[in-house]
Amino acid sequence: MQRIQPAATPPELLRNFCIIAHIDHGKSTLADRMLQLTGVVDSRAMRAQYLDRMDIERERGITIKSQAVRMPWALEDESGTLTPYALNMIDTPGHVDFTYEVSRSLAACEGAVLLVDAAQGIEAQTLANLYLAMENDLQIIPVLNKIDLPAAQPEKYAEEIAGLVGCDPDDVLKVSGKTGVGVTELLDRIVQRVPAPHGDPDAPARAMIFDSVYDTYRGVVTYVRVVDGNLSPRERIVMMSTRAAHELLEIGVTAPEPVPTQGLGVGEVGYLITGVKDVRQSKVGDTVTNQAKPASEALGGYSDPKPMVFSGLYPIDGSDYPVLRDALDKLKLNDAALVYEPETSVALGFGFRVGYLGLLHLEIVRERLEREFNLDLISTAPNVIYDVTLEDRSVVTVTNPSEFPGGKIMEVREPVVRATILAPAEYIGAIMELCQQRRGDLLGMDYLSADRVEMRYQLPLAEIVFDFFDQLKSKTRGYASLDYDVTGDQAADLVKVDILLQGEQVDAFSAIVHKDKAYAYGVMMTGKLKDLIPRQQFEVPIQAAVGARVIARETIRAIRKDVLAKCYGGDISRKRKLLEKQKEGKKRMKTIGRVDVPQEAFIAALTSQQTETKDKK
Ligand SMILES: Nc1nc2c(ncn2[C@@H]2O[C@H](COP(=O)(O)OP(=O)(O)OP(=O)(O)O)[C@@H](O)[C@H]2O)c(=O)[nH]1
Repeated sequence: MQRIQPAATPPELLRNFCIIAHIDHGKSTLADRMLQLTGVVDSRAMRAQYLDRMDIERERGITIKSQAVRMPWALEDESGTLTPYALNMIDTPGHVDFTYEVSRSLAACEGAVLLVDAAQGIEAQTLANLYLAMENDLQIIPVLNKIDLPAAQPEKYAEEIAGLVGCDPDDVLKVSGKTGVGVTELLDRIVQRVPAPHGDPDAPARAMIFDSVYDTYRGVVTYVRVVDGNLSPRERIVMMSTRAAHELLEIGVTAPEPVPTQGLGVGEVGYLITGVKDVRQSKVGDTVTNQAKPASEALGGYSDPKPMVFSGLYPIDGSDYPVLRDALDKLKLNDAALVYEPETSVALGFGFRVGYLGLLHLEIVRERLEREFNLDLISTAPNVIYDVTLEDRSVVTVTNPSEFPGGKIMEVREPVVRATILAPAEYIGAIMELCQQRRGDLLGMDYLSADRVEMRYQLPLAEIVFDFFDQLKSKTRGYASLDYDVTGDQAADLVKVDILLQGEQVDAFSAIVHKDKAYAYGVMMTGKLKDLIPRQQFEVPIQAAVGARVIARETIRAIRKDVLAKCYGGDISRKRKLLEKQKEGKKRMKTIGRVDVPQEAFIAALTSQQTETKDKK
């Protein structure tokens, strides 16, 4: 093994691969070890999880943005000659919210290392990503990781993996990203098994964008995989989905710091800088071609990111609104999936309705806004998109419960997902019960081994965006894993529940729920608000209503001023008179008064609702 300089490499000496794994199965640790063994990062410069650049990623130990790194690796053949190869490792995000990004990263590779924790076995995301890799015709290299763990059961899980990918259990490599055991063999195997990229070097250039990242100093850095032809610095390139042309200011490879090159040829993976300032001008999945000699057909697989979950975002301090607006504008440069528009709420003031790919995306955006822009934010309960058909057959798309139309409704449609749940067989009953409560339909069930099952369900997205994952985890003692894909929509019996405070609707608490769950939601919210809103001089009714029908009610009792305090002794009629007078006063308060609810109460009610959705991992 020796270090080679990154330069244009002929396709036969290139190997493009990615690592697919369930969260926490050790992908980043293994990637770090590979960087070290190939000499790309020396031990001193090594910091844990080198590739996860965002602070939030490192803290949470999850990978959000994919990156590509080029590593030299030389292999000795039978005659003893060393051939230097260049390995491009493309890091893929592991979470369900980012499936589209995963699929584009996979499309940039010829091979995939299927990494499975030797103490856990295959999990739902392992399967989901494996299927994606198979769809992309990638060569799969099965690997068991963490074999240093005392709890590791490499033999058992090697069988499980072999059964899944159709290989011999002996073919499953056993490594430890932590100690480095087996990683050299893995690098050798990547060179031996992963096919070299194919492409036409003389055809017009076609490169697929698999990631684009905003950099404060350099503008958007676009990561591409060249399929045909080549790209060189200073030429003009065209984004095929928008036909926008840009000058290629810099082109190079990441090793792991950016190194400019004289161009990128067939099969190569690298970065482009064009000076554009917004990732939307450089979209993941799009094809880059040459302006002078454009390709006639774009590479397949491009689609626009579609937000699935919406929630209101408000600054806790109303005067921060302009800061929030600027912060969202900045974040948008780095996040093509983020959409938002201004909205106002009676309870929370001025804010934005923001669309996200999923709950993790929501939390990441919120955390980045709070951390990078020093904002204190409150987000309202997340909801999905509904299509509401009215009596006149017109369709209203609802992304905010307060937009839910009143009056006669013909049909409400909600998005549904196909969920895959993997768990030990003993929890089948508990999982079925949970999915049934969440309006799920069992689509199928298979045993992966004698004691582990894969269950497939169709479930409404709205039922899982809340606390489904946490419930699943707690009902299976943490053993179940979940993956889902939005597959379509279905008609459902949905209603809007409003929360009224002294007869006035509090928009932030309105929710669209299934008819059978409206009552439970009403009781929960009214109960919670009763505890959170301080007592006033007058009585405050809190009601939950569907249309004009009240379905739950709580009352915050008035503070009873002790009017008798100064009345020592005296006769009973005097006391009664004082009490009567007090009652009169209270009546007046009730009619004229507006409830004085501290904003903290709203915030507390909304956040306690959301704690359930936290830590979705
Ligand atoms: N004992 C042992 N622990 C490991 C090994 N590899 C990783 N770990 C630990 O497993 C945990 C998860 O490792 P990561 O590398 O962050 O996992 P990941 O798959 O990249 O996680 P995501 O980025 O969230 O997908 C960390 O606490 C690691 O220290 C290993 O080979 N042996």
